[in-house]
Amino acid sequence: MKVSMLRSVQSALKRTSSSTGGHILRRDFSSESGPNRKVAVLGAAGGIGQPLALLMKLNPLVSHLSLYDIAGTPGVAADVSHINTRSEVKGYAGEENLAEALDGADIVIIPAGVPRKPGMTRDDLFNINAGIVKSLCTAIAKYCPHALVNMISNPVNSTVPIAAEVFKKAGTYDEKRLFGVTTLDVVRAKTFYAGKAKVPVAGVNVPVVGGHAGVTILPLFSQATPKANLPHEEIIALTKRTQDGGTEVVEAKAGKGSATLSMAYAGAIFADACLKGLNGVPDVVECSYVQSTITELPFFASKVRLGKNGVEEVLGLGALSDFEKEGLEKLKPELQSSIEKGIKFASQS
Ligand SMILES: NC(=O)c1ccc[n+]([C@@H]2O[C@H](COP(=O)([O-])OP(=O)(O)OC[C@H]3O[C@@H](n4cnc5c(N)ncnc54)[C@H](O)[C@@H]3O)[C@@H](O)[C@H]2O)c1
Ligand SMILES: O=C(O)C[C@H](O)C(=O)O
Repeated sequence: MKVSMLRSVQSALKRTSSSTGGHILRRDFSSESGPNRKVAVLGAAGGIGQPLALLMKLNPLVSHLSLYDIAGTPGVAADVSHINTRSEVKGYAGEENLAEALDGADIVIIPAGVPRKPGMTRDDLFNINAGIVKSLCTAIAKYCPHALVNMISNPVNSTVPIAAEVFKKAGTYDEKRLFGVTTLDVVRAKTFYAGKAKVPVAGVNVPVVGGHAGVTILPLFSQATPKANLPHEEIIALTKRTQDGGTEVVEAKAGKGSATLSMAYAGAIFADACLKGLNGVPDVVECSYVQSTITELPFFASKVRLGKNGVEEVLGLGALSDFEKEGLEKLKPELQSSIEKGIKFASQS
């Protein structure tokens, strides 16, 4: 990629603010300051993994980029390693190389596993992905127990509780270091809201809470900024579109997988926020599915303040509209049962 092209990607990314108003990749691509940070991507040869590897290679906060998959990673690593940015890239293929891939990682991003086809729910992926996540988390507990884990593999509502149980069994669990990546829901809510409200998307913020599947995805448009006073029917439609955003992509791809490019973008935003938190940047806030006490559910997505040890503070829900209060009560049984399913799987297998 030419420098001029890199600069135009950079300025496009600069225009997109996170919920904190910070910017992904807002630094100069050639900047090499900051502490060494190793980021490992597990599932790096996949539909999400490849563009995510590219975006992490563009992030100057990363000094070492470790790309792991069961196959195909040497090619992906050779490809992105030619990009003239800070990080040194290594590709690892096959389980025998997983230890080295993880060794010393500060952040492990997991998009490993199968995606949906039309007609499937995320929970239909459980049987395959639960085992993949369990074995990868067993290795994380062994080789980089202090890493921040960014879980992308679906069903996130269950894979995060699985990871927690694996880490508990290994004696390495730290609830501050485990995150379900729900950033794509926020990215979608911002995009859809900006379209309806007819405001520039770069200045939009919308918290999304709950979980990451269907009705468990609860965008809080009553807290969206800038305020737009949209009619209630439009809020209902926006909520439904955000909840069905993944399905919209699955259907459009017609059997060729689910969201990959927008997910890579969302994953890169969330990893960037984690890196900034680790590096001591103040007031970094993103929504994420984490261990939580803000409702009666043990895991819940809400705004989270990130810091040097991962989660610094799980922020409350704030004032909800009656429609959102109703949505919150509706999502609880499904989210509770997905959490229990994950815990049961991890404790029995
Ligand atoms: N959290 C979210 O918002 C979100 C968004 C989109 C997709 N997803 C999920 O992300 C996952 C990946 O989606 P994708 O489109 O990239 O799928 P994909 O099939 O294109 O890629 C998955 C990759 O995982 C690899 N893999 C499988 N088992 C592995 C293992 N044991 N160790 C390492 N790598 C392994 C595969 O070889 C493949 O390269 C799916 O479960 C999907 O549902 C989540
Ligand atoms: O919908 C899916 O299966 C993938 C992902 O969870 C998404 O929200 O796009």
